[in-house]
Amino acid sequence: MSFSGVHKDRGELRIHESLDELGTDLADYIAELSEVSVKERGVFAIGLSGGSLIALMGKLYETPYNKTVDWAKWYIFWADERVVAKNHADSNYKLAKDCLLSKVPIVPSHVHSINDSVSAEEAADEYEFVIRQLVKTRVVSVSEISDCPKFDLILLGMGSDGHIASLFPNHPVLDEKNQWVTFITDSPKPPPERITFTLPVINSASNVAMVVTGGSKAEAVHLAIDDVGPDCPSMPARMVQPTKGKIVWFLDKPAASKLDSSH
Ligand SMILES: O=C(O)[C@H](O)[C@@H](O)[C@H](O)[C@H](O)COP(=O)(O)O
Repeated sequence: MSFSGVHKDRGELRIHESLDELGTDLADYIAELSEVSVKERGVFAIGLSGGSLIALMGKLYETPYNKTVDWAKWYIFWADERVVAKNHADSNYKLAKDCLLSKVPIVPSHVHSINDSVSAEEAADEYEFVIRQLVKTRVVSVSEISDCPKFDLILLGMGSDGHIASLFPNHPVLDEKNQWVTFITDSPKPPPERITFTLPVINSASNVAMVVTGGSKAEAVHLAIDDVGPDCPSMPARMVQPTKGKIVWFLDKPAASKLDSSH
């Protein structure tokens, strides 16, 4: 690792020499959180996103993790999903299934993907209902300070515009305070229809990992982490501030190249 440290209010920064090194650190981090959560709660509830993140999690299905992680205790959710058929190339479910879930012994009934045969609005409502049932039975824990679900881990990528999950800059859903899952039909990144966890849910998680790589994200990483003053543009990634939980930034050197050197 070329740098590891804690930013005074933006969480832990881990800057890696290579994607390979980042992948190993990410797999270690996820495996460790899974172990702690299974020990404490008997289950591990994890929220995935789409994009390059999933390939970067690839070491999890290799030795030793494929043999040491307690996969049967994992419950899988999506922090955001594109509203397309599950077998569509754009589906985040398909991406995770092809690259990870089909390669490890996850219990099929623990995989909670959206209903792909209804509208975005209905899919978001149904998904929230499913999560509410699992909060009742404590498969998903509950936040002590809000009534929100408290996922053990939410994994997020970030776009070069600073979006996370399907929460885009200046979009009204950034202000959603009541719903756990909402929908959009005007995503600037195709496809346009998506469902997404809202900020209160993301910020109620026990752990949030921000996995961001590549030089095209360097400016957004700078704006999301550094002290850039009051004129900072609307930056969803900057709004990720877990109330009680921990945030860790997994960056490669190109993505971290515009960070203030004081870190
Ligand atoms: O479904 C999606 O589009 C995502 O969940 C989205 O939030 C993604 O994580 C970022 O756009 C980063 O994607 P990349 O890492 O591929 O740039």
